[in-house]
Amino acid sequence: MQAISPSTPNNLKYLLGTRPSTNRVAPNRITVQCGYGLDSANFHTSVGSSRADWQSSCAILASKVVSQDQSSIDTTGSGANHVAAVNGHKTSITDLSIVPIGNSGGDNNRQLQPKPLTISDLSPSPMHGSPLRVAYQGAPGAYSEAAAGKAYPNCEAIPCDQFEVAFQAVELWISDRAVLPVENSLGGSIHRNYDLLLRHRLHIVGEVQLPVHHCLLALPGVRKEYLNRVISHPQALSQCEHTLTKLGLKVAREAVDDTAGAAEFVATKNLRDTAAIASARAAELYGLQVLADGIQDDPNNVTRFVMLAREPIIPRTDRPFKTSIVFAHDKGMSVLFKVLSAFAFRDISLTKIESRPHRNRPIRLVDDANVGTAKHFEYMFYVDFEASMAEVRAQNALAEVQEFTSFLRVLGSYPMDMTPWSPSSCSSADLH
Ligand SMILES: O=C(O)C(=O)C[C@]1(C(=O)O)C=C[C@@H](O)C=C1
Repeated sequence: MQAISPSTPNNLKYLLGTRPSTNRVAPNRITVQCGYGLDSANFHTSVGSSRADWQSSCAILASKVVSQDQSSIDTTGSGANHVAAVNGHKTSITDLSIVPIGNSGGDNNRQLQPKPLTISDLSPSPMHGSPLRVAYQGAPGAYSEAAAGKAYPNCEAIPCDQFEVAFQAVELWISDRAVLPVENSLGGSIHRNYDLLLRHRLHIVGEVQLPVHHCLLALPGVRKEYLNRVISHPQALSQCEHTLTKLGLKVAREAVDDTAGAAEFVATKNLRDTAAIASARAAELYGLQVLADGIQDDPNNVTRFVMLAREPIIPRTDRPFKTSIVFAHDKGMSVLFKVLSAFAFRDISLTKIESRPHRNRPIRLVDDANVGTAKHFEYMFYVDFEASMAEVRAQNALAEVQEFTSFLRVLGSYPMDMTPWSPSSCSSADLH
């Protein structure tokens, strides 16, 4: 089935959506067909693509309607609060037609009856012992898939073709969590995800930092002299910019949606003049050879990902927490200075500040009789600070921030990733 994605900058992603049935090609991604709303008729996930899978996914979508007014907080981090809804117990008569068909065979009448609740339905274990479903952007083998595995070991990672789709997968209960990149030590912020955090109502429930070790991948037998094009995610291209030049490659750089998708494209299109920048796992998955290993410009290349959920976690004080906020302020003198002072006075360290043009009020025109018309932007500010919302000093800081701002939202208060730093194993590119 074809993935038609309206925001596709070139036709590469369109082609990536047409997956020939070769065992090199990993499961199809969730795709979006018309900007908003998941394309339920077209979506295939790593869950499988059988009729029963499709029907159970529809049941999950239908159950959302029932479950929307339930507003319990997921303190376990398990996503258990929607178990009853996806189990079909609260479905209406019409919903029964899309209750998944069991594959045990035999007693068809029994399969059509709603299952009685058992004691295990009430246990808080995630999804009745099934793994947590975690949406990420990209194809299998993408760094985001590795980040999902680091954040939630043993999870079922669900590939999505756009960041927006990963947000929607969680909102529509197709997935329990999303794991999305927000910044990289070389390439900087992934602005698209900052904008999406604001547009969607999901909560940040955690963060993971992933060392990113890039490889130059090509079809078996291809030598670097044959190459005239390198394709990858724009972040990956920028993280390898100098090394590509140092390797003496006179190649055009072309941006595509994700690193693993680039590798898959080279493999499925049998491109002998094109290499992809992607992970060693992508090389294995798509049957490519590693032409050069460790081609990131800095061995300490790391990408920070955030985990998103429908419900916030309850902040605690027994371990280091980080809190992410976004705010806008009206006109006034030194407002940003005053806001930041609210943290400084309480010895709260900021780990990140990012400004993005305000989508709804992008440009203000000011008539100036002397000079003409002056234009300036209004901004949304994203700030991460090292404190938990359970701490009084953080609550007081935000109470003060609120006085100076016209808009303030806490995106999440969550445990900091304290994993000891382990740089990538190669310090410079090894050519093979
Ligand atoms: O393309 C991928 O593999 C991704 O997971 C995306 C992404 C990104 O958006 O920054 C993630 C980590 C690396 O920094 C490069 C690309």
